[in-house]
Amino acid sequence: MEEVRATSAWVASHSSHVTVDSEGIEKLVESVENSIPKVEWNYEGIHYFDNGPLTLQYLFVLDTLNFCFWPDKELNYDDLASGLKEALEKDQTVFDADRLQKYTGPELRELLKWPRPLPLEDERVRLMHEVGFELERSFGGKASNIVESCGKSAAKLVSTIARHFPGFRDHTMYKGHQVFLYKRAQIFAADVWGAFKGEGYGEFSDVGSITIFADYIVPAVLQQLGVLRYSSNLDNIIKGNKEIGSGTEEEVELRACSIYAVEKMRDLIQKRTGKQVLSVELDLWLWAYGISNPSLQHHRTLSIYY
Ligand SMILES: Nc1nc2c(c(CN[C@H]3C=C[C@H](O)[C@@H]3O)cn2[C@@H]2O[C@H](COP(=O)(O)O)[C@@H](O)[C@H]2O)c(=O)[nH]1
Repeated sequence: MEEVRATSAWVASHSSHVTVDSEGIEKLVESVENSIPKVEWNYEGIHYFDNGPLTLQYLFVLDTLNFCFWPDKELNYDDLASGLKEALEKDQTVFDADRLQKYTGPELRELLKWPRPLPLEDERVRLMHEVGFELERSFGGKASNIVESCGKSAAKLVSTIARHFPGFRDHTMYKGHQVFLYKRAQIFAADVWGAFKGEGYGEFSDVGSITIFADYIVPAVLQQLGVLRYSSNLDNIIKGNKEIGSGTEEEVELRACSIYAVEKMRDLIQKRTGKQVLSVELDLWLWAYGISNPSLQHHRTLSIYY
């Protein structure tokens, strides 16, 4: 994940529309350093868990589809997580690699019990096929084999997923530089770590190498907390709910500056308190805070990455 960290820092230092406010970081860290809110993974109780390999199959399918909920005002991440959970509880073969390769849009909707077409439904179905095909071709059909092949390294897990599954290659060009964000690949590693509580399949010697997951909730939270500042033009676009194109400077800056800012927070917490805090833990706190504030306005980009 060094490339995520390094390229996000590069964006932050060349940024035109988003500023990381060091004073804002200091104030926020000062207010939370002695009691960083601890949020339990699956605090919502919406995820499937059976302590075995089927949980990994579930999490991998979940993070294959873990993007772009906002175009449907009523659809949330929770609907995806709990819909897939219920489907798996009813039929343990729903995420078998051969079945993943055959789903149609209407079948996916039926699986999730969603009454209308999903946002970016064709892409969701295409990605399920891609995942089913590559799982079968290289991993005996099982997501657990991906995890087992990574020798307890989260960084290796992320790079293995990015190498094998094109849909997880969350990267872009920014001012002539390639920038890596790897949101869904990293969140899969974090979900495995969280679900298994850092043990068994979830034991990673380098969980600290994971950065936050640059989605559309965390940037909005960081802006609200005074850590990010937007240009007035960008502020108007977000407040006006106007779409921001995928790969535009604005979009890349929102995501990369969020990663960079949380890394800075983490460094400062360590410097001031001597305590090591993980970016995954900061992410879960910030994300849960954002989700509990539905009035928070976030940027709107049609993307398969987040
Ligand atoms: N940074 C970050 N982004 C996250 C998550 C999660 C869920 N993680 C689960 C794992 C354990 C916990 O118990 C969580 O339930 C989803 N998202 C993103 O949010 C957006 C959905 O928003 P809305 O449209 O309002 O549902 C969408 O981009 C989605 O990809 C996270 O943890 N961190």
